[in-house]
Amino acid sequence: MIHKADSEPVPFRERQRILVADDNLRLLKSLTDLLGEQGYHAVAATDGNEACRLLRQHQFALAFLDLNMPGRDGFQVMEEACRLQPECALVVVSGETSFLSVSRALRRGASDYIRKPFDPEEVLATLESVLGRQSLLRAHEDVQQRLEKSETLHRYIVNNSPDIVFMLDEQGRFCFLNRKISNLLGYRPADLIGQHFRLLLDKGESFGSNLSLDDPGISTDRPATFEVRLRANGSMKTTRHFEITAFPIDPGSWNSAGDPEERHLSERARYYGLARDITERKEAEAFISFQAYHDLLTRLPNRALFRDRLNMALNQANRYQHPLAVMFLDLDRFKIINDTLGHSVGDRLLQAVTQRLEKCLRKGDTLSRFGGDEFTLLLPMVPDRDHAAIIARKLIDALKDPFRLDNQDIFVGVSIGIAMYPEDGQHIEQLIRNADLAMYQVKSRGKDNYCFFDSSMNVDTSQRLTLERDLRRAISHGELEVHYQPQVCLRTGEVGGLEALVRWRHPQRGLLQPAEFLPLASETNLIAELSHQVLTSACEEVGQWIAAGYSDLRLAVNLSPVQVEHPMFARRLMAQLRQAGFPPGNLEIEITENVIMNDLEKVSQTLRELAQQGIRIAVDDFGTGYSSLNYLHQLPIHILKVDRSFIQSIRAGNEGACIVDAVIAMAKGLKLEIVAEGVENQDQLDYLRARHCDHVQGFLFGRAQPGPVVQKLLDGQLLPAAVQA
Ligand SMILES: Nc1nc2c(ncn2[C@@H]2O[C@@H]3COP(=O)(O)O[C@H]4[C@@H](O)[C@H](n5cnc6c(=O)[nH]c(N)nc65)O[C@@H]4COP(=O)(O)O[C@H]3[C@H]2O)c(=O)[nH]1
Repeated sequence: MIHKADSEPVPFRERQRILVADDNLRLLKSLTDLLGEQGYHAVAATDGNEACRLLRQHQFALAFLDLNMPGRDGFQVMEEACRLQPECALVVVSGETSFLSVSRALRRGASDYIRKPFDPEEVLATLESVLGRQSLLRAHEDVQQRLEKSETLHRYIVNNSPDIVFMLDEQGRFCFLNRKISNLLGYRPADLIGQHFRLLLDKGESFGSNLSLDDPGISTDRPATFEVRLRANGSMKTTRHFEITAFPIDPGSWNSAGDPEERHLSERARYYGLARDITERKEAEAFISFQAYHDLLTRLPNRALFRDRLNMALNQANRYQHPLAVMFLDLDRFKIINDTLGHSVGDRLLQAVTQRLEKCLRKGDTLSRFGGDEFTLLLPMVPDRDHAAIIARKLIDALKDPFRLDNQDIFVGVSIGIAMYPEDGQHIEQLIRNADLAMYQVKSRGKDNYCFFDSSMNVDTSQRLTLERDLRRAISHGELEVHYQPQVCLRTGEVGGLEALVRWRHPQRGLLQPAEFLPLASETNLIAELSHQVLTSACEEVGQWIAAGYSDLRLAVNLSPVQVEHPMFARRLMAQLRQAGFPPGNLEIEITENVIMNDLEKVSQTLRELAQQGIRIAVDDFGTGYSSLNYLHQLPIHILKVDRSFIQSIRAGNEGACIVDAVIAMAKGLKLEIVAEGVENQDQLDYLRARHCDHVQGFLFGRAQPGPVVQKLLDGQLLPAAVQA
C-alpha cells in the first residue's frame, strides 16, 4: 500500500503541479495515480514533445522524466525545462542506470534519479526530499532577496540622508562615511576612511571638551551634541558649520554575523554620528546679530555695540588706571549735500568718509555710526589729551580733500568734541554726552575743528536743551508772532516798508526777543522752519494790506545764513511766495555781509535768481562786517541798511557820523537806496534828512508792533510830526 509519509507534510502539495513524462503508459499511469493519491496535481505526458509543450503551458513544481522517449528524449526535455522553468525540480525515472546516463542527467539539472521499476515509497521520499529542498532554496532566495532589498533601502537612506552619517573607531578615525560628505565638503568617503576626524575641523576649532566623545554620560539616549566648523576640500566654500550628534555604539545592539564587510566594520566602529549642515542658519544668525550691532550702510558698529565696547574699555581703564578718550564727530555741510545731491550720494559719501576715518585709527579703536551724519569714536588706549588732539586733527585732515562722487568734488568737514576718562566723565552716557557738548561748541565756533569738553559747557547745555525743546514746541504750537517795524520814506514822509521781526510769546517767560532764541534756532536747524513760518504769516498779513490799496508797501524779511546757503533756497522762496500770492516786487530780503562773504560765488547766484524775479536785496548791518566793498558791484544789491551803531554816533557827534556820510555818498554813487536803522531822536533824523537819506527806521517812528497795531498806523499814518515836515 502506497501512503503518504507521516512526517513533514509536503509543502504546498495541494497546489503543486507535477509533470510525469514517460512513453511507458502503464508506468505513467501508476506514477500519476500515486501522485494523485498523495494530493498532487499530476499531469501526464506520453512523449518528450508533449512534455515540452506542457512545460510551456503550465508551471510545474517538479517533473518526473523518463530518459528514453519518442520525439525528444529526457535530456532534451530537461534542457527545455531548465530554459523555461529553472525553478522546476527535475527527477529522472529511468531504466538506464549507467553511470554515464546518471551523471549526464545530474549535469543537465536533475535533482535526483529513480530507477525503474520504481518503488512508490522511494518515489514519494524522493519527491518530498526534492520538493523540500526546493522549498528551502526558495525560502533562502526569498530571504536573500529581502535582505538585498533591505540593504538597498538602508544604503539609500544612509547615502541620501540630508546629514553626513559617520562612524568612528576608538581613536576617532573614520571607519564609515556616507556619500553626503562629498556634496557638503567635497571629500570622497574612501579618502577619509582611516583618517582622524580632527582633520576636518576648521583652524579655530579646538579639540576641547565639547568634542570629546568618551564622556561616560553620553549614550544612545543621550547623545553628545555640539557645533563645529568643518573645512571643505578644494574649491568649495572654505568652511561650513555643522551640528554634530554622536554617541557610542553599543556592541550588543549590532548583530553583524552575516556580511564580512559589515562584520569588519562592526568590530572597529565605536561611535556613530550625524553631522547636520547648519551653515545657512548660522549665517542667518550671524547676519541678524550683525544687523543688531552694526550700521548696515557703513558696516560700522552701531550705538549699542559702541556702548558695549565703551563699557568694556571703561572697566579696563578703571582696573589699570589709564585714560581713554571718547570723541563725538558730526559732519559739517552733510545735510545740505544730502538734500541737494540726493540720498544716494549722501549714502556713498558716508561710506567714503567712514573709510577715510578708519584709516586714521588703530585696531583696538572703535568707530561707530551714531546716526545720520554723527559718529562716535572710542580710543581705549590713548595716553593723554595731547594724543587725543593729534588723532582728532588727523581725522579732520583726512576729510580735507574733496570726495569725488558722481563726477563732482564734494567737500565735507567734521566737527569733533572730545571727552576724556576719567576727568570728563566716569560713565558711558556721561562721556558720550560731554563729547557731544564739546562737539556743539565746535559747531557754534565755526565748525571743522575739535574741542575738549569743559565743565562750563554743561550749564549752557541744560539751558540749551530746555530752550530747544520749548522752541520746537513754539514752532509747532504757533507761539511765534511776527511784529512789524515801519520804515519811513523821508521824501514822502510815509511808511514805505515794514520790517518783519519775529517774537516768541513764551507761555511762562512772556514775549521773547529774537536775540534770546535765534542763535539756538540757527544752531539746531530750527531756523528753517521758523523762517518759513515768519515769511508765511508776514506774506499773508502784509499781502492783505497790499491788496487793500498799499500797493507799494514793501515787506522786509531777515534771512539767516543757513537759509541763504541752502542750494534750494531761491526756488523754495519763490514757491512760497507763489503759494501765498505775494508779489515778489514788494519783497525785500535782508542779508548780512557775513552771509555774502561766506561763499560769494554761490550767494551771488542765489541773489541773482531772486533779483530776476523782482525781489529786492538789502545788506543789513552795513559797515559792521567785512571791509571789502568789492561785492557791492558784483551782486544785485538794491539797499544798504546803515547799522544802528553809526546812527547812534550821530548824536555824540563823533566819527560815526562821518561813516554815515561816507556810506550815504557811496550808496548814491552806486545808485543804491539807503535805510538808516535805529533812528531814535530828532537830531539823527534831521542829520539824515539833510544828507538825503532815503528811508529811516527806528524807535522814533515806532517799535516793532503786532499786525493790527501796524494796520492802524498805516491807516492813520500816525507818524511823528517831525517826519511829515
Ligand atoms: N536800540 C534800538 N533798536 C532798534 C531800533 N529800531 C529797531 N531796533 C531793533 O533793531 C533790530 C533790527 O533788526 P535787524 O538789524 O535786522 O536784526 C534782527 C534780525 O537780524 C534778527 N531777526 C529778527 N526777526 C527775524 C526773523 O524772522 N528771521 C531772521 N532770520 N532773523 C530775524 O534779529 C535781530 C534783532 O531783532 P530785534 O530784536 O527785533 O531788533 C530789531 C529792532 O527791534 C532803535 O531805534 N533802537
